[in-house]
Amino acid sequence: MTQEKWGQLRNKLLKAIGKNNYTTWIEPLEFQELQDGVATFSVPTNFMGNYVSQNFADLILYEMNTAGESVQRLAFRVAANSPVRPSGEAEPAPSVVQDVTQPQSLSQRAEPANDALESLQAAPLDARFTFDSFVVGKPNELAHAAARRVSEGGPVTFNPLVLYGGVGLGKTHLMHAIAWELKTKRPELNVLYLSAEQFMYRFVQALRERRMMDFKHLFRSVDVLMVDDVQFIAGKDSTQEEFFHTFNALVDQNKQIIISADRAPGEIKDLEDRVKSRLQCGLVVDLHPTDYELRLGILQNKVQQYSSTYPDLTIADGVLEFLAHRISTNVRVLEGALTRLFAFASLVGREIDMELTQDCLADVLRASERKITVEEIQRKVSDYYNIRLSDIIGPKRLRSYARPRQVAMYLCKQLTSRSLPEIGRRFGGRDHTTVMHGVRRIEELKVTDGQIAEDVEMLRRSLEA
Ligand SMILES: Nc1ncnc2c1ncn2[C@@H]1O[C@H](COP(=O)(O)OP(=O)(O)OP(=O)(O)O)[C@@H](O)[C@H]1O
Repeated sequence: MTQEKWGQLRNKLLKAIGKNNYTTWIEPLEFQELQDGVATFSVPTNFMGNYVSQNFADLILYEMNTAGESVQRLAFRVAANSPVRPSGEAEPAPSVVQDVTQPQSLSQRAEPANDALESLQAAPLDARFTFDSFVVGKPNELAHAAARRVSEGGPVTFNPLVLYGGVGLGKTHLMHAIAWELKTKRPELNVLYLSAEQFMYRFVQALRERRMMDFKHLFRSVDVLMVDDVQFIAGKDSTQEEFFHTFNALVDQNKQIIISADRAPGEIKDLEDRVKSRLQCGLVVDLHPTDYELRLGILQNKVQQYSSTYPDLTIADGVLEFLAHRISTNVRVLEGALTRLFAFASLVGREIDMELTQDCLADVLRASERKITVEEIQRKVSDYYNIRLSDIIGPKRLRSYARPRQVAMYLCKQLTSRSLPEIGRRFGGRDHTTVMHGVRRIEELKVTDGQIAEDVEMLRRSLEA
């Protein structure tokens, strides 16, 4: 990175954090070098390095990476070259806490409070997880609206905000988005984002190093505390207890708390009742599983982001719809599939069409095949034709039952891996030849009878949705 580029970045930082903060904290930084993903700055004092590291590192990293520089972390050196622990690096594995690049001798250590402050540096925020890149749809609109509200940093109206939902539905994304927004709009607030696992790890570390006072003081001095994946502390008694006290202390001070979990607080096994009830005191919103429209929106959004990296690649009509239809597990899998498609297509220099998609994603598509059951088909078909389930399975030969029964048999053959005898058994113990006859009849009718073709298609779609 050149000095000139740093100059441009500084202007962006000025806009983001306001003149006062800028003059006090950013202007005195002198950019020295960018090497192996570490951007080094010289700072007048240790304290200043610590402060910038604690409060602005994420923003600086974000701006640098957005400007095309590949920077993983920042390092600050005072003029005499005594290092300050850099920040922004990926959270170390639970067994490692010290900065791995700049070990400090005892004599170089900052005074205890500052030292503890550094070790409280939370996980870096993911620059991609902003509100701009979050696609809103029916399943997540409430969670999104609540997150937006909290991100304004106004008076605390619901405390805590609990976001819960299954794997890969955007909880972490929304939490980071809140943190980014707060950092930009309310840079004076001390926002701390960390996973429940990190909370536990820091707690254990404080116990080990006999620095519980520091720990308590620091956790109680944040303005906004965000704890991701809180279910992790279930069953860990002393961590839960400390979490409970931290929680109470912050709520008493009217400080905002934001929590995520993989299920509703009341359903987290081995989470103490008093913690559960605290979590339930605020606003609890869930992220529902994605629907087709949301998945398609997310894919379209991603394609747009990719278009600058892969300007020559094109996607044939229907591919995104196909993916949104077929990969309904979670957004992470959906994104991974698209990333793989783009990488593969750019390697072979071809358009992303259906054939390439099927080839490249055969395993993902197989794995995400939803298992449709015979019972489900029977239920859907009886609802569709407005007859009773027992009429589909039972012995009556009336045409008004026999035709839906054949449709159901046909769908069972198409959409499940059941054999003809197995299907027959589930249709009131019928013979496999009866099933075969039914399947063939519907195959013929699909060609000659538009109504039947439409019925089958509608049913297939609703079963696969
Ligand atoms: N509505 C959305 N718009 C755009 N991207 C999304 C959306 N929902 C999820 N994603 C993306 O899906 C991926 C997984 O999301 P995230 O990590 O937030 O999930 P999570 O709910 O925290 O899951 P986990 O329980 O596994 O931690 C991320 O890359 C995220 O950006």
